[in-house]
Amino acid sequence: MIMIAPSILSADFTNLLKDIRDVEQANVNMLHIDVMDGHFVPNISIGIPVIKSIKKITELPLDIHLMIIKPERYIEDFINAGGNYITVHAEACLHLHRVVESIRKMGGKPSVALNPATPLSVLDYIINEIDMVLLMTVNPGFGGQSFINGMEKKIWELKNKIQKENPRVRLQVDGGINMENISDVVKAGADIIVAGSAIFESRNVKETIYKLRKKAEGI
Ligand SMILES: O=C(CO)[C@H](O)[C@H](O)COP(=O)(O)O
Ligand SMILES: [Fe+2]
Repeated sequence: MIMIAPSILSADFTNLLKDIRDVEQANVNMLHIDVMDGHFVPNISIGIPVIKSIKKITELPLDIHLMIIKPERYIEDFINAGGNYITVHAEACLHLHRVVESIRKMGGKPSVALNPATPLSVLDYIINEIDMVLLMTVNPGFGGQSFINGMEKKIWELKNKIQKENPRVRLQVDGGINMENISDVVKAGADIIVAGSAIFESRNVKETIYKLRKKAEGI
């Protein structure tokens, strides 16, 4: 089954409750929350207080994408705030294995993100310890960017690696996914689709999610 994870980065922050109710009614599988520190990426987004508030109003699993340097400083806080999947960037961790281990110990589902130019080999000695890989298909930092050409090949290569080395790992893709390319990324092997602008900037959020799911499932 293909999972859909709306990225609230493109939601209306003055009307977040409404946007969350809309995506819940469209049966999405998790909420993707982008945390940016202005150092790892050239943008600042939202943090722990907002996640705590979201946790109080939804049962959806919270998928926390940490685009922050040295995420080990805040793992406990993000788990206590209600994070379920905790994704750290391989490029942002000096001791990736230790960070993943601490996410697991604290009760989170550890996940590792890779920037578009980062080779899949960084996963070689960590793939057995994680629940998900987040493959960036844009350079992280902003919503609404275009999917980078050639990333389908990387998705396909990652899918093969996962099947060989740890088939329990989920493959999440994030960045520039829309109605036009969702079936290609699913064909290449993606299991979890993050979409921000394609969902929240559309005229009808619920209808867009239904259509994305139909395309993803080839119906
Ligand atoms: O991590 C991200 C940006 O760094 C976002 O999750 C991603 O860009 C989603 O937005 P869109 O679907 O509009 O590209
Ligand atoms: Fe993200």
